Amino acid sequence: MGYGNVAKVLTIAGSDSGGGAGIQADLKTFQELGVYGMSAITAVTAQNTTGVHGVYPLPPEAVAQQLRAIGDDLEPQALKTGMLFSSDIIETVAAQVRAYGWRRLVVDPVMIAKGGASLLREEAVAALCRSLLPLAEVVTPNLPEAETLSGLTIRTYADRLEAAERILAYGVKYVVIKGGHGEELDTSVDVLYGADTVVEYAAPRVATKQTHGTGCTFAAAIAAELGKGASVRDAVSVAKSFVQAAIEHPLGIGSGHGPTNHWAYRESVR
Ligand SMILES: Nc1ncnc2c1ncn2[C@@H]1O[C@H](COP(=O)(O)OP(=O)(O)O)[C@@H](O)[C@H]1O
Ligand SMILES: Cc1ncc(COP(=O)(O)OP(=O)(O)O)c(N)n1
Repeated sequence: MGYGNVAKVLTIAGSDSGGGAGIQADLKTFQELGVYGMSAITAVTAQNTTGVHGVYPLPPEAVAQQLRAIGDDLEPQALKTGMLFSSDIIETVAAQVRAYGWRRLVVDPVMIAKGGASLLREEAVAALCRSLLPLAEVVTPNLPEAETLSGLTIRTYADRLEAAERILAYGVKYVVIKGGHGEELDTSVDVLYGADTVVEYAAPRVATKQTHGTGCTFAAAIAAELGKGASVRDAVSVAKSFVQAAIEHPLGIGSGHGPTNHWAYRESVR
């Protein structure tokens, strides 16, 4: 069997030396969901399950050159962004996405790692909203990120809807507000909003601290499914099942917030 028609999917994100989040989580997810993974690295982090110990952004030109190398030879059917760090890197990425006409972009608006380290400068939020969200098909904020993007405090379900409407106004087609941070609930509910769409994806909340990289994994799974031609609704459904399996069957490695298990979904659908 040949693989000439395999979907090619690109991640533009930071490197996590510990392997649980960032580029490493994205490429593992792509492989598990049967797409060919490519990467453009925006920053190198020295990171493990105990936290982020160093952040080294790449020069914007290094990001641009990686994207041109991919764009000139390996057209992606879908792509996702993760840690982008600065407005310069965001503007560089947006310019290349426009230049190559890349569609099916998932923006994971990564801001702060679970341990509290900043992965996006405050000055970069405006560039994210102004330059990248209008190019995106889906944006996947967690609750604090949705608050930052919308300028609202989110307490109720109605607040989530209002925040989603404000985020959609930047020009993105769909927003998924993830519920992982709603720790008082016994389900973790992610809600997909579009112009005429509200869809809830609920799963039992797992009592674990091994959730490092859940957001990256979720967004990467959406991008993989979009790359194969899925609708946004179906892509989010697969991503929810993928991340749930990954959280329910942790690897048990590291002494802090351990990584999820990227093999678990494939093993569960066998
Ligand atoms: N303890 C948990 N149990 C079940 N699902 C979870 C848990 N924590 C996060 N998730 C899911 O993982 C994905 C990422 O969520 P979230 O933690 O909100 O994002 P981030 O990692 O960007 O902070 C979402 O699908 C969310 O519902
Ligand atoms: C390099 C890098 N990128 C993104 C993140 C954040 O990942 P996320 O999936 O939101 O997981 P936590 O950091 O919340 O565990 C990261 N840590 N590193």
